Amino acid sequence: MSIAPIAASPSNLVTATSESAYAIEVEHIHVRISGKPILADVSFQVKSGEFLGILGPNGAGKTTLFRVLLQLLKPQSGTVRLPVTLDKGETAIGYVPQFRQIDPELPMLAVDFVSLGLPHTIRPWLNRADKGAIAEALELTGATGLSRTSIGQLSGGERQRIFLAQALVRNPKLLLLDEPTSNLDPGAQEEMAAVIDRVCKERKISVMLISHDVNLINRYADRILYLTPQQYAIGTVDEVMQTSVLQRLYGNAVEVVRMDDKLFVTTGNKTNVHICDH
Ligand SMILES: Nc1ncnc2c1ncn2[C@@H]1O[C@H](COP(=O)(O)OP(=O)(O)OP(=O)(O)O)[C@@H](O)[C@H]1O
Repeated sequence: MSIAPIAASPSNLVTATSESAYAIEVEHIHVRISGKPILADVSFQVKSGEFLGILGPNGAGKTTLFRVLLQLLKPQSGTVRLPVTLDKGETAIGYVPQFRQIDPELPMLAVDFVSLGLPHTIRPWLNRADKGAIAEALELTGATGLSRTSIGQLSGGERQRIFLAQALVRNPKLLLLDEPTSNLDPGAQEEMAAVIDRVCKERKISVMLISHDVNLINRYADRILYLTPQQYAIGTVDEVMQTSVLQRLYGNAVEVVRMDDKLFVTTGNKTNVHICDH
């Protein structure tokens, strides 16, 4: 496990052609937004086929980190390396963003929504390879039966499968999923997490999943990255979810409690425990 190291290196995004044990390597990322430090010297690697859970309080910089990895935001310094080999039409990263409003009346079939993940959707037809990729992504997410339904008519859980299929359609090596289980009932959350876990294992796709549900992460993630403003820890759940570690990240007013095999992060004293939303 490591906790927020020091030092910095020049800003850069590097892609490599040789195979690597890693899907992504992040080194010494620093981000300030409007003068406010958000990420301070963040470094980690995600192995090929690894499931990395990302936890942390609101405003810690989790989505900001994804924006850096997606090159939507240039860090003040640091390097993001994607050491993966891509075939034609493939992409290194598939992304499911945190917020996506869909008009219930949108006249678009789920299968067409998935096709928007392809690179040349501007052309008015899909070739055989495109259709194969769409069918495969739908099958992988268990959503084949939803393909002819309008996207706006799907339930939250069904829609998340379609979003995931769209992110998978270009055969990414790394999936970035920003709270894909929020707004789902517990049963749908579990189903979605199980689908993601299966995709990760069957296809050896690395997953970085942001969630506020520590127990969901505990069930599926190989390791966790716990972010708080300007600090972080990375390691296995057992290594990171310890009172001593979270106290270093948050300050003193926090405790990790284990009850019936479940983890809770609490603040306040024991007579007035407040269970945080992560
Ligand atoms: N475009 C922006 N302009 C100003 N501040 C921003 C901008 N984007 C992010 N921030 C700030 O950066 C900090 C981190 O935001 P971010 O969305 O990354 O947090 P988060 O950990 O994903 O939070 P949440 O769990 O609530 O989704 C917040 O304080 C936020 O207000």
